Amino acid sequence: MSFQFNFSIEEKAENELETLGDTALQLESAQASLNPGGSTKKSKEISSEENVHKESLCAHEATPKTADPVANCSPDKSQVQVLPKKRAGFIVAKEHNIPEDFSKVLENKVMEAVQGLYYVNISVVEMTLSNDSHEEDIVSKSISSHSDLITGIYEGGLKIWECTFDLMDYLSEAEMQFINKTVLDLGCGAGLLGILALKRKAKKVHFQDYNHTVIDEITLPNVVANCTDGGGDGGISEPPSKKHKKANFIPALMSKCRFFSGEWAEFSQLMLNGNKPFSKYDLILTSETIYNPDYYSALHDTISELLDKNGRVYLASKAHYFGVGGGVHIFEKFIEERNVFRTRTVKVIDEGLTRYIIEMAFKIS
Ligand SMILES: C[S@@+](CC[C@H](N)C(=O)[O-])C[C@H]1O[C@@H](n2cnc3c(N)ncnc32)[C@H](O)[C@@H]1O
Repeated sequence: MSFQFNFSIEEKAENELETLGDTALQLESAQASLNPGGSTKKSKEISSEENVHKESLCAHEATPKTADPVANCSPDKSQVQVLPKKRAGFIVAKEHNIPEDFSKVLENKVMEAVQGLYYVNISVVEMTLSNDSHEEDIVSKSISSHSDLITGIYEGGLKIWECTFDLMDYLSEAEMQFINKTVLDLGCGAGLLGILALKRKAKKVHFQDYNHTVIDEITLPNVVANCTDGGGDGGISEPPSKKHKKANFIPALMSKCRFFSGEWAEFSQLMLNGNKPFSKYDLILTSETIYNPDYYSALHDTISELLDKNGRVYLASKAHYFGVGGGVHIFEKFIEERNVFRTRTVKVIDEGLTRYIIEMAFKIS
């Protein structure tokens, strides 16, 4: 099922949209490669930091579950990229205001549906944003570098990555209780995990992504599209339309949400030292966020600062991220060395490249 809002861009776009199938994820191939630094002027500008080394990344974005991860991961010379050893840390955290007129958020968006949830069609966002000289400009940078991750600049949130669906499945199978819980969708991208929590009656849901473009163009529209009347857990709800903008929306659901962009350490500082009261999270849901070991320290500290002492983290990840070097085992080793959290594997998805769901809790709890 797909539907669109005030969509009036080029004919080409319309033609392409006609090819989109019902309720199927129509995102591009599951390949992702890191920023190709070195050889072009543009990429040299991006890879302003040293320690450049050659590697490739294989991380799957949202694909139908039948996609063969091994095939998608097969070594391909064109995927060999120069990876800048650049740390995230340049993006200051900020809270995004929720617009009063929700329909504006959905303007020019085309929605698809998967597993009972709506999400914006990324190809259309790319078409509408790629020619804009947008402040962050991650869409055109991502397109021009053929890359779903540009370290320190764009961290992949425009796409839905496949472990999101693993974690959604796990939360359903485990009958995870969200009622009265405060939930953080950390590194949210499309925000489907947070939306699931919201629809299952979480008390509050916060969404965090590195890039503010992702929050404005992807996360917020997705949350709005899923927050209509009857938008409980009873399957997919009627999508909002412009004429319904004030009457049919449930601002109550939106008022449970807050949206943040910025780097993790900055984000936790904003939450802890900001001027709004903050209660620690009962649940932190996070998918495909441990691909880069350079970020582990910030990720670990953010979780330890923001998680309630009895809280739980559910983290979904591939066993290994080729090229970037992160993955479940190296992350667990890091966690063990820090000696703050205990981890437990709660689900293994053994399809080609193995994927895991890990539960984390404070050792002292
Ligand atoms: C590969 S994307 C995954 C998006 C989404 N969770 C999914 O599964 O579709 C990784 C996400 O982690 C977040 N992220 C990665 N490194 C980060 C950092 N150092 N600081 C803040 N956010 C970061 C980005 O927001 C990005 O959306």
